[in-house]
Amino acid sequence: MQDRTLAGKANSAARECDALIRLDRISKSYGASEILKDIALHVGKGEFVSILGPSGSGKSTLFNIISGLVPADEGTVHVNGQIGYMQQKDLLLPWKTVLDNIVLALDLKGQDKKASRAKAEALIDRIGLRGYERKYPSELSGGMKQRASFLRTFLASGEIMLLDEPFGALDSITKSNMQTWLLEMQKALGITILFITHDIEEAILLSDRIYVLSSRPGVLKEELEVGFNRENKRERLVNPELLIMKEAIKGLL
Ligand SMILES: Nc1ncnc2c1ncn2[C@@H]1O[C@H](COP(=O)(O)OP(=O)(O)OP(=O)(O)O)[C@@H](O)[C@H]1O
Repeated sequence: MQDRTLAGKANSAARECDALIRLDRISKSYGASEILKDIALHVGKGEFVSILGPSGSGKSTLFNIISGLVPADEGTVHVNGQIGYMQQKDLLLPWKTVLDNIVLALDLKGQDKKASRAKAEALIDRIGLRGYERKYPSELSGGMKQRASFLRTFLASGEIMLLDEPFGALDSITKSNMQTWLLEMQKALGITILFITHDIEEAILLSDRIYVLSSRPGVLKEELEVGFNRENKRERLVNPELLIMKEAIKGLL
């Protein structure tokens, strides 16, 4: 565990040079409550990086800081590219069709409506929503809503996606299918993902690297390089070294 962590740090330091997101010494308090303290992290182009921490450890606050919604009290945020932020709730408007929801951000930016719809249509098959374009969010399953929300975020942003517990509300079978789907999407669309979860197994299954955040205040306790075949979830699930990593992370939280 220790060896892999150190090796991981060496590799990740090499990648830090071409990071798309880099945070340095970020701290944030709300009143007397210290929420985040001295957070430093980076995400390289094409990486899948997870922030794993218990409820209330400041994960969403960190995303709000990265996306510029909330200012940090101290520290610096460097983002090299366009960020899309998909929050925990799907935030689809119930009175708009799936397609209109997907292109909403582009419409709000004043982009050509026909071109925006053509862009969305071109990716509808890939996200598995063909046949549902004219339906309303209430007619979709939880997983479908998340896929529509994902495409909306992707079209509005492009290369860097912040995903805040996107599968937290899904049942375990749908969640597992969505995890496989997300890895396929990342590969197909060539995106960089920073992902929030409090599910240790999910972080191990999906990530190239994991930052473990403790609470009160949120400080980074460990950076772990997962370093196993990420394409093969089944292999990851039974890999004894990953089971050891899972236990070690439990000890950190
Ligand atoms: N605008 C705010 N004003 C005051 N306190 C806030 C504000 N936003 C967040 N907090 C507090 O900061 C702490 C961290 O919240 P945050 O939502 O970032 O945690 P989290 O790790 O994402 O939690 P969860 O996993 O439950 O979503 C919580 O105690 C929360 O009450």
